[in-house]
Amino acid sequence: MRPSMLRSVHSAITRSSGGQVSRRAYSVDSGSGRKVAVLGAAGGIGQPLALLMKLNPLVSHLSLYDIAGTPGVAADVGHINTRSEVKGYMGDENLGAALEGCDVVIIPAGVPRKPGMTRDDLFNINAGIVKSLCTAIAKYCPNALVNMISNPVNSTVPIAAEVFKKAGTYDEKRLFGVTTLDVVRAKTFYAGKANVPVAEVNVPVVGGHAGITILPLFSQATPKANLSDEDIIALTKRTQDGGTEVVEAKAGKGSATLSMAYAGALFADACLKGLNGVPDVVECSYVQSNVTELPFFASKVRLGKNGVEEVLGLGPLSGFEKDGLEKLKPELAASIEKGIKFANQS
Ligand SMILES: NC(=O)c1ccc[n+]([C@@H]2O[C@H](COP(=O)([O-])OP(=O)(O)OC[C@H]3O[C@@H](n4cnc5c(N)ncnc54)[C@H](O)[C@@H]3O)[C@@H](O)[C@H]2O)c1
Ligand SMILES: O=C(O)C[C@H](O)C(=O)O
Repeated sequence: MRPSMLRSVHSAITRSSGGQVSRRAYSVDSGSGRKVAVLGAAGGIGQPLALLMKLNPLVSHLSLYDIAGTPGVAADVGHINTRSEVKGYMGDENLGAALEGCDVVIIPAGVPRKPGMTRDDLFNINAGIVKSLCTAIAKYCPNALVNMISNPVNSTVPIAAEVFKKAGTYDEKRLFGVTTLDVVRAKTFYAGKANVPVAEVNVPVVGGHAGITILPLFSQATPKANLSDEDIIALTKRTQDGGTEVVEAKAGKGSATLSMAYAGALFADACLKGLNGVPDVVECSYVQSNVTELPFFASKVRLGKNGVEEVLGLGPLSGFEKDGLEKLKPELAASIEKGIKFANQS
Protein backbone atom coordinates (compact mmCIF):
# COMPACT_ATOMS: atom_id res chain seq x y z
CA MET A 1 0.00 0.00 0.00
CA ARG A 2 1.46 3.37 -1.02
CA PRO A 3 1.74 5.83 1.90
CA SER A 4 -0.18 8.37 -0.15
CA MET A 5 -3.12 5.96 -0.23
CA LEU A 6 -2.98 5.42 3.50
CA ARG A 7 -2.87 9.04 4.51
CA SER A 8 -5.13 11.56 2.90
CA VAL A 9 -6.13 14.99 3.99
CA HIS A 10 -9.81 15.59 4.65
CA SER A 11 -11.65 18.57 5.92
CA ALA A 12 -14.12 18.58 8.76
CA ILE A 13 -16.83 20.99 9.66
CA THR A 14 -16.32 21.67 13.34
CA ARG A 15 -18.13 23.88 15.81
CA SER A 16 -16.18 26.00 18.24
CA SER A 17 -17.52 26.36 21.78
CA GLY A 18 -18.97 29.68 20.65
CA GLY A 19 -21.03 27.81 18.07
CA GLN A 20 -19.28 29.16 14.95
CA VAL A 21 -18.84 26.69 12.16
CA SER A 22 -15.38 26.39 10.65
CA ARG A 23 -13.63 24.06 8.25
CA ARG A 24 -10.31 22.54 9.20
CA ALA A 25 -7.94 20.00 7.80
CA TYR A 26 -7.06 16.72 9.46
CA SER A 27 -5.30 13.58 8.33
CA VAL A 28 -6.91 10.18 8.36
CA ASP A 29 -5.95 6.59 7.57
CA SER A 30 -8.79 5.51 5.35
CA GLY A 31 -7.17 4.12 2.24
CA SER A 32 -7.37 0.42 3.11
CA GLY A 33 -10.82 0.51 4.68
CA ARG A 34 -12.00 -1.30 7.76
CA LYS A 35 -13.34 -4.78 8.47
CA VAL A 36 -16.58 -4.77 10.44
CA ALA A 37 -18.46 -7.83 11.72
CA VAL A 38 -22.10 -8.01 12.74
CA LEU A 39 -22.79 -10.95 15.08
CA GLY A 40 -26.49 -11.82 14.97
CA ALA A 41 -26.67 -10.50 11.42
CA ALA A 42 -29.77 -12.44 10.38
CA GLY A 43 -31.91 -10.99 13.18
CA GLY A 44 -34.34 -8.13 13.45
CA ILE A 45 -31.56 -5.62 14.14
CA GLY A 46 -28.82 -7.51 12.32
CA GLN A 47 -30.39 -7.33 8.84
CA PRO A 48 -31.05 -3.57 8.64
CA LEU A 49 -27.75 -2.96 10.44
CA ALA A 50 -25.97 -5.06 7.79
CA LEU A 51 -27.67 -2.91 5.15
CA LEU A 52 -26.59 0.34 6.81
CA MET A 53 -23.01 -0.85 7.30
CA LYS A 54 -22.94 -1.85 3.62
CA LEU A 55 -23.71 1.80 2.85
CA ASN A 56 -20.80 3.03 4.98
CA PRO A 57 -17.88 4.05 2.74
CA LEU A 58 -15.34 3.50 5.55
CA VAL A 59 -16.06 -0.26 5.50
CA SER A 60 -14.09 -2.40 3.06
CA HIS A 61 -15.04 -5.84 4.43
CA LEU A 62 -18.40 -6.64 5.99
CA SER A 63 -18.59 -9.92 7.83
CA LEU A 64 -22.11 -11.18 8.63
CA TYR A 65 -22.30 -13.92 11.26
CA ASP A 66 -25.28 -15.74 12.79
CA ILE A 67 -26.17 -19.25 13.87
CA ALA A 68 -28.55 -19.43 10.88
CA GLY A 69 -29.68 -17.45 7.85
CA THR A 70 -26.54 -15.50 7.00
CA PRO A 71 -25.94 -16.91 3.47
CA GLY A 72 -29.21 -15.31 2.35
CA VAL A 73 -28.60 -12.00 4.09
CA ALA A 74 -25.04 -11.82 2.74
CA ALA A 75 -26.12 -12.68 -0.83
CA ASP A 76 -28.84 -10.04 -0.67
CA VAL A 77 -26.81 -7.22 0.90
CA GLY A 78 -23.77 -8.20 -1.19
CA HIS A 79 -25.51 -7.19 -4.43
CA ILE A 80 -25.53 -3.54 -3.36
CA ASN A 81 -22.96 -1.62 -5.41
CA THR A 82 -21.05 0.01 -2.59
CA ARG A 83 -17.42 -0.38 -1.53
CA SER A 84 -17.41 -3.29 0.89
CA GLU A 85 -16.99 -6.94 0.13
CA VAL A 86 -19.67 -8.91 2.01
CA LYS A 87 -19.23 -12.42 3.38
CA GLY A 88 -21.76 -14.49 5.31
CA TYR A 89 -20.66 -16.93 8.02
CA MET A 90 -22.98 -19.43 9.68
CA GLY A 91 -22.40 -21.59 12.73
CA ASP A 92 -19.82 -21.75 15.46
CA GLU A 93 -17.20 -23.41 13.25
CA ASN A 94 -17.11 -20.29 11.03
CA LEU A 95 -17.04 -17.67 13.78
CA GLY A 96 -13.23 -17.42 13.79
CA ALA A 97 -13.10 -16.68 10.07
CA ALA A 98 -15.85 -14.09 10.50
CA LEU A 99 -13.88 -12.30 13.20
CA GLU A 100 -10.32 -12.55 11.93
CA GLY A 101 -8.85 -9.08 11.23
CA CYS A 102 -11.92 -7.15 12.39
CA ASP A 103 -11.56 -3.51 13.42
CA VAL A 104 -15.10 -3.23 14.80
CA VAL A 105 -17.42 -6.00 15.99
CA ILE A 106 -21.08 -5.14 16.51
CA ILE A 107 -23.11 -7.58 18.63
CA PRO A 108 -26.90 -7.61 18.28
CA ALA A 109 -27.09 -11.40 18.93
CA GLY A 110 -29.61 -12.71 21.42
CA VAL A 111 -33.29 -12.74 22.26
CA PRO A 112 -35.44 -9.59 22.41
CA ARG A 113 -38.16 -8.71 24.95
CA LYS A 114 -41.84 -9.52 24.75
CA PRO A 115 -44.50 -7.38 26.46
CA GLY A 116 -44.31 -7.63 30.26
CA MET A 117 -40.61 -8.51 30.31
CA THR A 118 -37.74 -6.38 31.62
CA ARG A 119 -34.40 -6.35 29.85
CA ASP A 120 -33.00 -8.26 32.84
CA ASP A 121 -35.43 -11.10 32.02
CA LEU A 122 -33.23 -11.70 28.94
CA PHE A 123 -30.13 -12.25 31.09
CA ASN A 124 -30.35 -16.05 31.36
CA ILE A 125 -30.22 -16.58 27.59
CA ASN A 126 -28.21 -13.59 26.38
CA ALA A 127 -25.46 -13.72 29.00
CA GLY A 128 -24.32 -17.11 27.67
CA ILE A 129 -24.48 -15.95 24.04
CA VAL A 130 -22.43 -12.83 24.78
CA LYS A 131 -19.92 -14.80 26.79
CA SER A 132 -19.25 -17.28 23.99
CA LEU A 133 -19.06 -14.56 21.31
CA CYS A 134 -16.63 -12.52 23.42
CA THR A 135 -14.48 -15.59 24.04
CA ALA A 136 -14.11 -15.87 20.27
CA ILE A 137 -13.40 -12.14 19.90
CA ALA A 138 -10.58 -12.46 22.46
CA LYS A 139 -9.12 -15.26 20.36
CA TYR A 140 -9.59 -14.01 16.80
CA CYS A 141 -9.65 -10.18 16.92
CA PRO A 142 -8.51 -9.05 20.39
CA ASN A 143 -7.86 -5.50 19.18
CA ALA A 144 -11.31 -4.88 17.71
CA LEU A 145 -13.63 -2.24 19.11
CA VAL A 146 -16.65 -4.12 20.47
CA ASN A 147 -20.07 -2.46 20.17
CA MET A 148 -22.41 -4.35 22.52
CA ILE A 149 -26.11 -4.10 21.63
CA SER A 150 -27.39 -7.35 23.21
CA ASN A 151 -29.49 -6.81 26.33
CA PRO A 152 -29.32 -6.36 29.21
CA VAL A 153 -26.51 -3.98 28.17
CA ASN A 154 -26.00 -2.96 31.82
CA SER A 155 -24.83 -6.54 32.45
CA THR A 156 -23.58 -7.76 29.05
CA VAL A 157 -20.81 -5.13 28.93
CA PRO A 158 -19.40 -6.20 32.34
CA ILE A 159 -19.65 -9.83 31.15
CA ALA A 160 -17.60 -8.96 28.07
CA ALA A 161 -15.03 -7.13 30.21
CA GLU A 162 -14.60 -10.18 32.48
CA VAL A 163 -14.26 -12.55 29.52
CA PHE A 164 -11.57 -10.32 28.01
CA LYS A 165 -9.79 -10.00 31.38
CA LYS A 166 -9.68 -13.79 31.73
CA ALA A 167 -8.28 -14.08 28.21
CA GLY A 168 -5.69 -11.38 28.98
CA THR A 169 -6.96 -9.14 26.18
CA TYR A 170 -9.07 -6.59 28.08
CA ASP A 171 -8.59 -3.00 26.99
CA GLU A 172 -11.22 -0.75 28.52
CA LYS A 173 -10.78 1.66 25.63
CA ARG A 174 -12.19 -0.90 23.20
CA LEU A 175 -15.43 -2.01 24.85
CA PHE A 176 -18.66 -0.04 24.37
CA GLY A 177 -22.27 -0.57 25.39
CA VAL A 178 -24.40 0.95 22.64
CA THR A 179 -26.76 3.47 24.22
CA THR A 180 -27.15 5.57 21.07
CA LEU A 181 -30.83 4.64 20.74
CA ASP A 182 -31.54 6.44 24.02
CA VAL A 183 -29.90 9.56 22.57
CA VAL A 184 -31.78 9.17 19.28
CA ARG A 185 -35.07 8.94 21.20
CA ALA A 186 -34.26 11.82 23.53
CA LYS A 187 -33.47 14.03 20.51
CA THR A 188 -36.69 13.06 18.72
CA PHE A 189 -38.94 13.55 21.75
CA TYR A 190 -37.26 16.83 22.75
CA ALA A 191 -37.52 18.26 19.21
CA GLY A 192 -41.24 17.41 19.15
CA LYS A 193 -41.96 19.02 22.51
CA ALA A 194 -39.69 22.06 22.08
CA ASN A 195 -40.74 22.56 18.47
CA VAL A 196 -37.15 22.88 17.24
CA PRO A 197 -35.57 21.24 14.15
CA VAL A 198 -34.62 17.71 15.18
CA ALA A 199 -31.42 17.75 13.14
CA GLU A 200 -30.08 20.55 15.36
CA VAL A 201 -30.88 18.87 18.68
CA ASN A 202 -28.24 17.56 21.06
CA VAL A 203 -29.09 15.81 24.34
CA PRO A 204 -26.63 13.75 26.38
CA VAL A 205 -28.07 10.58 27.91
CA VAL A 206 -26.08 9.09 30.78
CA GLY A 207 -26.25 6.17 33.25
CA GLY A 208 -27.16 2.84 31.72
CA HIS A 209 -29.62 1.26 29.30
CA ALA A 210 -32.71 0.07 31.22
CA GLY A 211 -35.61 1.96 32.77
CA ILE A 212 -34.54 4.52 35.36
CA THR A 213 -30.86 3.86 34.66
CA ILE A 214 -31.42 5.79 31.40
CA LEU A 215 -30.93 9.43 32.42
CA PRO A 216 -31.41 12.04 29.70
CA LEU A 217 -29.90 15.41 30.63
CA PHE A 218 -32.50 17.73 29.15
CA SER A 219 -31.05 20.64 31.18
CA GLN A 220 -28.11 20.46 28.73
CA ALA A 221 -30.26 20.04 25.62
CA THR A 222 -29.66 22.38 22.70
CA PRO A 223 -31.20 24.39 21.11
CA LYS A 224 -32.46 25.75 24.43
CA ALA A 225 -36.22 25.77 24.96
CA ASN A 226 -38.42 27.04 27.73
CA LEU A 227 -39.97 23.75 28.86
CA SER A 228 -41.87 23.35 32.13
CA ASP A 229 -40.82 20.94 34.89
CA GLU A 230 -43.80 18.76 33.93
CA ASP A 231 -42.59 18.66 30.32
CA ILE A 232 -39.10 17.59 31.45
CA ILE A 233 -40.50 14.89 33.71
CA ALA A 234 -42.68 13.57 30.87
CA LEU A 235 -39.82 13.67 28.34
CA THR A 236 -37.52 11.86 30.78
CA LYS A 237 -40.09 9.12 31.39
CA ARG A 238 -40.79 8.71 27.68
CA THR A 239 -37.07 8.33 26.97
CA GLN A 240 -36.68 5.81 29.80
CA ASP A 241 -39.71 3.86 28.56
CA GLY A 242 -38.92 4.20 24.83
CA GLY A 243 -37.95 0.55 24.46
CA THR A 244 -41.09 -0.62 26.24
CA GLU A 245 -43.22 1.64 24.03
CA VAL A 246 -41.90 -0.25 20.98
CA VAL A 247 -42.14 -3.69 22.64
CA GLU A 248 -45.82 -3.05 23.44
CA ALA A 249 -46.59 -1.65 20.00
CA LYS A 250 -45.00 -4.74 18.39
CA ALA A 251 -47.23 -6.87 20.64
CA GLY A 252 -45.04 -9.96 20.96
CA LYS A 253 -43.08 -9.57 17.71
CA GLY A 254 -39.92 -8.28 19.38
CA SER A 255 -38.42 -4.93 20.29
CA ALA A 256 -36.88 -1.98 18.45
CA THR A 257 -35.04 -3.17 15.34
CA LEU A 258 -35.12 -0.40 12.71
CA SER A 259 -34.39 2.53 15.04
CA MET A 260 -31.78 0.34 16.75
CA ALA A 261 -30.12 -0.49 13.45
CA TYR A 262 -29.98 3.24 12.70
CA ALA A 263 -28.52 3.97 16.15
CA GLY A 264 -26.06 1.05 15.90
CA ALA A 265 -24.90 2.24 12.48
CA LEU A 266 -24.41 5.78 13.81
CA PHE A 267 -22.33 4.53 16.71
CA ALA A 268 -20.24 2.15 14.58
CA ASP A 269 -19.60 5.00 12.13
CA ALA A 270 -18.39 7.16 15.03
CA CYS A 271 -16.01 4.36 16.10
CA LEU A 272 -14.69 4.04 12.53
CA LYS A 273 -14.19 7.79 12.25
CA GLY A 274 -12.33 7.78 15.57
CA LEU A 275 -10.11 4.90 14.39
CA ASN A 276 -9.42 6.82 11.19
CA GLY A 277 -8.26 9.91 13.03
CA VAL A 278 -11.26 12.16 12.56
CA PRO A 279 -11.08 14.72 15.39
CA ASP A 280 -13.81 15.62 17.90
CA VAL A 281 -15.92 12.50 17.51
CA VAL A 282 -18.04 12.44 20.66
CA GLU A 283 -20.92 10.03 21.39
CA CYS A 284 -22.58 8.79 24.55
CA SER A 285 -21.70 5.21 25.39
CA TYR A 286 -21.72 2.81 28.35
CA VAL A 287 -18.03 2.24 29.12
CA GLN A 288 -15.62 1.58 31.96
CA SER A 289 -15.74 4.85 33.82
CA ASN A 290 -14.56 6.99 36.72
CA VAL A 291 -17.33 9.53 36.26
CA THR A 292 -19.20 8.07 39.26
CA GLU A 293 -18.30 5.37 41.77
CA LEU A 294 -19.82 2.77 39.40
CA PRO A 295 -17.28 0.81 37.32
CA PHE A 296 -19.38 1.13 34.15
CA PHE A 297 -21.42 4.17 33.27
CA ALA A 298 -22.75 5.83 30.12
CA SER A 299 -21.65 9.37 29.40
CA LYS A 300 -20.17 11.35 26.56
CA VAL A 301 -17.02 9.69 25.24
CA ARG A 302 -14.42 11.11 22.85
CA LEU A 303 -13.46 8.47 20.29
CA GLY A 304 -10.01 8.18 18.77
CA LYS A 305 -7.50 5.92 17.07
CA ASN A 306 -7.49 3.49 20.04
CA GLY A 307 -11.20 3.61 20.85
CA VAL A 308 -12.05 5.64 23.95
CA GLU A 309 -9.79 8.68 23.99
CA GLU A 310 -11.52 10.42 26.89
CA VAL A 311 -14.53 9.72 29.07
CA LEU A 312 -16.15 13.10 29.56
CA GLY A 313 -17.76 14.23 32.79
CA LEU A 314 -21.43 14.87 33.39
CA GLY A 315 -21.42 18.66 33.32
CA PRO A 316 -23.86 20.67 35.45
CA LEU A 317 -27.01 18.75 36.42
CA SER A 318 -30.43 20.09 37.44
CA GLY A 319 -31.84 19.09 40.82
CA PHE A 320 -34.17 16.63 39.06
CA GLU A 321 -31.21 15.05 37.24
CA LYS A 322 -29.10 14.87 40.43
CA ASP A 323 -31.99 12.98 42.04
CA GLY A 324 -32.29 10.68 39.04
CA LEU A 325 -28.56 9.97 39.19
CA GLU A 326 -28.71 8.91 42.84
CA LYS A 327 -31.81 6.77 42.20
CA LEU A 328 -30.29 4.87 39.29
CA LYS A 329 -27.06 3.90 41.04
CA PRO A 330 -28.29 0.90 43.10
CA GLU A 331 -30.02 -0.71 40.10
CA LEU A 332 -27.06 -0.14 37.80
CA ALA A 333 -24.62 -1.43 40.45
CA ALA A 334 -26.68 -4.62 40.86
CA SER A 335 -26.80 -5.23 37.09
CA ILE A 336 -23.02 -4.77 36.83
CA GLU A 337 -22.43 -7.10 39.77
CA LYS A 338 -24.74 -9.73 38.22
CA GLY A 339 -22.77 -9.66 34.97
CA ILE A 340 -19.40 -9.93 36.71
CA LYS A 341 -20.61 -12.80 38.88
CA PHE A 342 -22.01 -14.70 35.90
CA ALA A 343 -18.80 -14.34 33.91
CA ASN A 344 -16.66 -15.58 36.79
CA GLN A 345 -18.74 -18.51 37.97
CA SER A 346 -19.61 -20.22 34.70
N1 LIG B 1 -28.83 -1.67 23.05
C1 LIG B 1 -30.02 -1.34 22.61
O1 LIG B 1 -30.37 -0.16 22.60
C2 LIG B 1 -30.94 -2.38 22.03
C3 LIG B 1 -32.03 -1.98 21.24
C4 LIG B 1 -32.84 -2.96 20.70
C5 LIG B 1 -32.59 -4.31 20.93
N2 LIG B 1 -31.54 -4.66 21.70
C6 LIG B 1 -31.21 -6.06 21.96
O2 LIG B 1 -30.61 -6.62 20.80
C7 LIG B 1 -30.78 -8.06 20.81
C8 LIG B 1 -31.24 -8.55 19.46
O3 LIG B 1 -32.52 -8.07 19.14
P1 LIG B 1 -33.25 -8.47 17.77
O4 LIG B 1 -34.53 -7.76 17.75
O5 LIG B 1 -32.32 -8.32 16.63
O6 LIG B 1 -33.49 -10.03 18.04
P2 LIG B 1 -33.73 -11.19 16.95
O7 LIG B 1 -34.23 -12.37 17.67
O8 LIG B 1 -34.57 -10.66 15.83
O9 LIG B 1 -32.28 -11.45 16.36
C9 LIG B 1 -31.26 -11.96 17.16
C10 LIG B 1 -30.34 -12.76 16.27
O10 LIG B 1 -29.31 -13.28 17.09
C11 LIG B 1 -28.99 -14.55 16.59
N3 LIG B 1 -28.25 -15.35 17.56
C12 LIG B 1 -28.68 -16.05 18.62
N4 LIG B 1 -27.65 -16.66 19.23
C13 LIG B 1 -26.54 -16.33 18.53
C14 LIG B 1 -25.17 -16.65 18.65
N5 LIG B 1 -24.72 -17.45 19.63
N6 LIG B 1 -24.32 -16.14 17.75
C15 LIG B 1 -24.75 -15.32 16.77
N7 LIG B 1 -26.04 -14.99 16.60
C16 LIG B 1 -26.92 -15.49 17.46
C17 LIG B 1 -30.33 -15.16 16.22
O11 LIG B 1 -30.18 -16.27 15.34
C18 LIG B 1 -31.02 -13.96 15.60
O12 LIG B 1 -30.82 -13.92 14.20
C19 LIG B 1 -31.76 -8.31 21.96
O13 LIG B 1 -31.06 -8.74 23.10
C20 LIG B 1 -32.39 -6.96 22.22
O14 LIG B 1 -32.89 -6.84 23.52
C21 LIG B 1 -30.71 -3.72 22.25
O1 LIG C 1 -36.47 -2.29 24.99
C1 LIG C 1 -35.83 -3.27 24.60
O2 LIG C 1 -35.99 -4.39 25.09
C2 LIG C 1 -34.90 -3.14 23.44
C3 LIG C 1 -33.95 -1.98 23.58
O3 LIG C 1 -33.21 -2.04 24.74
C4 LIG C 1 -34.61 -0.65 23.41
O4 LIG C 1 -34.31 0.27 24.18
O5 LIG C 1 -35.42 -0.51 22.47
